[in-house]
Amino acid sequence: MAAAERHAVTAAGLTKVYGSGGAAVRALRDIDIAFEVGKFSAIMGPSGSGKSTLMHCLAGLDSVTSGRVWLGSTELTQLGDNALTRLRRERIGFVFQAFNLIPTLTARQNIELPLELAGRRTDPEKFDALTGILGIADRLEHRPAEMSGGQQQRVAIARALMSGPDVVFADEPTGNLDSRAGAQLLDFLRRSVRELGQTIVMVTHDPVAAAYAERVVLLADGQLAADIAEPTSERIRIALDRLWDAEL
Ligand SMILES: Nc1ncnc2c1ncn2[C@@H]1O[C@H](COP(=O)(O)OP(=O)(O)OP(=O)(O)O)[C@@H](O)[C@H]1O
Repeated sequence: MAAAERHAVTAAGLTKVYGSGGAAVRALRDIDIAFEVGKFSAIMGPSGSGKSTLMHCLAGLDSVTSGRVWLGSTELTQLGDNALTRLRRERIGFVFQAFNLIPTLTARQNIELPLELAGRRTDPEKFDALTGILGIADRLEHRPAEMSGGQQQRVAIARALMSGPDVVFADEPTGNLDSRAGAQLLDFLRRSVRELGQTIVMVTHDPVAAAYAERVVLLADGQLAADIAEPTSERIRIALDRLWDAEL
């Protein structure tokens, strides 16, 4: 499979095996998948189906056992450690369940850190627009401990989006939030796709969260089990139920 530019992330024959011999776990089995530019996609599946492993392999955070992964037209699986670190820093944004903010830095400093590490300057207009949309403009001089969980997560999102990465990978981004803060955050992710053309790939357990995406892929036992266009929480629940029935 050739990596087309309209795809932000592409994997071909992606296989990941942890351990060896009798203890080997095949976490991903020969996965072919591509995520389109400017689209909000979600990855779902039962616990242990390989969601996090897939995200980590696509983001160059984990090595693959076999197969190939591209970010745009750059093949990740060909890169050495230093080039991979640089690519992650410059072209990928991350939002994790644990917000991973640096406690000694203010919100502003946390948001600016990735750009600073990449030797780039912050675009003040973009900074103001992002922090305004996210409702954290009046929290910028606070440290993480002085903010609510929802505010910390919005700082983490601003940090991930500030550099205009080719793709944002979000792993259970609403996992630590109440339903109202979670809904606000998902709404913002959706707006950043529609209004800024951001590409987002999100791992989630929650059908309601996944329904904010424009596409949901389901994993089961390390393989693609379903691909849902225009997902609703109802459609996702039905597909998940089918998966459970097939596994029983
Ligand atoms: N570092 C590791 N060493 C050995 N096995 C691992 C490792 N990481 C994951 N696995 C195994 O690989 C499989 C897929 O795990 P993964 O964490 O990707 O699933 P998941 O769908 O994200 O699960 P969850 O929803 O519970 O987070 C599981 O069987 C898991 O036990």
